Amino acid sequence: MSDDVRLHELRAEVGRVGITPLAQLIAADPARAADFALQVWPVYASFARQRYDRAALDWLFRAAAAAHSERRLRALFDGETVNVTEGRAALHTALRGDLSASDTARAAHRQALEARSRMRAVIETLTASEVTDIVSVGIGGSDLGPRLAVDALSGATPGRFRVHFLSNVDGHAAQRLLAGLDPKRTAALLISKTFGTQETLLNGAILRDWLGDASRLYAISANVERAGAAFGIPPERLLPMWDWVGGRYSLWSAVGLPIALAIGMDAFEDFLAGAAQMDAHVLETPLPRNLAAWHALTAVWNRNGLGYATQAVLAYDDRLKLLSNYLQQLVMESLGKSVRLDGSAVAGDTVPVWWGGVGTDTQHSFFQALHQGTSIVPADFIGVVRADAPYPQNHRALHANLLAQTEAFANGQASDDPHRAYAGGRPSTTILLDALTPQSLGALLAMYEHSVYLQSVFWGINAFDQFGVELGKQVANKLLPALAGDAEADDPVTRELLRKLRG
Ligand SMILES: O=P(O)(O)OC[C@H]1O[C@](O)(CO)[C@@H](O)[C@@H]1O
Repeated sequence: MSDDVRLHELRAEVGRVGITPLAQLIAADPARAADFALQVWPVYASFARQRYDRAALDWLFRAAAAAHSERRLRALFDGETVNVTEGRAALHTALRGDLSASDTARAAHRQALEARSRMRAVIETLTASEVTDIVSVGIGGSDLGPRLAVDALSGATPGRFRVHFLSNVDGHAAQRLLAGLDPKRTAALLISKTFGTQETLLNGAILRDWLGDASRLYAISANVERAGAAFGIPPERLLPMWDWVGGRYSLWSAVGLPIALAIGMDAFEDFLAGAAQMDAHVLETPLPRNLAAWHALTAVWNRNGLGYATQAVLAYDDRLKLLSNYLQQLVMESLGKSVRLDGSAVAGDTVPVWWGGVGTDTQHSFFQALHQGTSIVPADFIGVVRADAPYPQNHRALHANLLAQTEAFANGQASDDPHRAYAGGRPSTTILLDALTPQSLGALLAMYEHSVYLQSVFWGINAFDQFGVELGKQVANKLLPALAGDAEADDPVTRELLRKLRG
């Protein structure tokens, strides 16, 4: 079944069920409260408040099967060339497990194990040193994943190292960070897959000069030669990455060194094990009971069936406040495409705008619009069952708000006063982790990775390239001399703005 036929039939399914109010769908089939849910090891997900019924779900799973989703998953794990525009595999799964019998995947897994032993050696060296603080310099996939995992898993009191992140090229970020650190007790990790990223090169130079001692400078890159040459870093302080791992899928590699330094290598390997558990579920479970497939098809239903323009991720755990930042790159840099694998135009919309924040704060910022605005925004609500903070009354309040918001979004509330009426019908998925641990976070992030991939399969697009980020970089490099007054800009508006910036 081609993707345009899939989308045409999807719209017919929506025509059959899409206009039924969500509260009515639920009232007509109360068993869906239990049936539209999956428990996959530490991750529970309820789709019971999504605007589809059993027949629509059956159609969605059949459409995914017709798109050869299970075959495409096997291709991913086996290291086939799924990144067709760059002629590469996407073997982030090999970084955390060896579920594939293919030579390519097994070779990749061996390389990943070697890199992990290199990580352990670096951690042992730094642990035996006077270093107390680590500055991780990187951006995008070389920053967002490690930053999320360190924030989520570091616990209330820091471990052996305090880990800090520097991503933005704005010098204020470096100035404010370094003001509070001692160069004699700090080590820096320069993380860049290409080692050609302007922000990381400029910030790396600041750290090199500030440290004053290159012996505490490390680099993680798929281009270790360039890293070594650019900063005079010897091989023992260069850790590898590979072109068969996408940047936004790389936190499971030595890019995760900041995570391992913050929580310990054993906990980092638990993080990998959690992802590997989810991998096994996704690879081996038939689509109708497959969590990543169910999540992906719900996203397709909301995007292509119901036409929603955005998707929110609302983490009801303060330790997951960076989750939406991380998912924005994972989802939108993977699925923000408008041409199919063969270069022809897609048949319908692809990724909506993903955004989000942390509950309960967001209830006091944009929830008014979500409840009474004219745009319906489907949302993933993510909670954690076990509290690790000693304030049970706060945790009960947190859970009460999580449950209340998803119920109010779905059911709304009538009123004689139109200003106080809630339309309801706002769909949501509720995801609950048993506890926030390295394993459960690894499993959750792997689920999102596979949901992204299965959405790309449904749309027939490449989830693993990102040519759309190149133009901005090219224009910025052209404008650098103009900002120094050594050249002029071609564009008239840019020329006027340059005059302002040059003062
Ligand atoms: O790790 P690098 O090569 O510095 O790239 C950083 C980020 O920049 C991008 O290439 C573009 O945003 C991302 O895909 C990548 O994660």
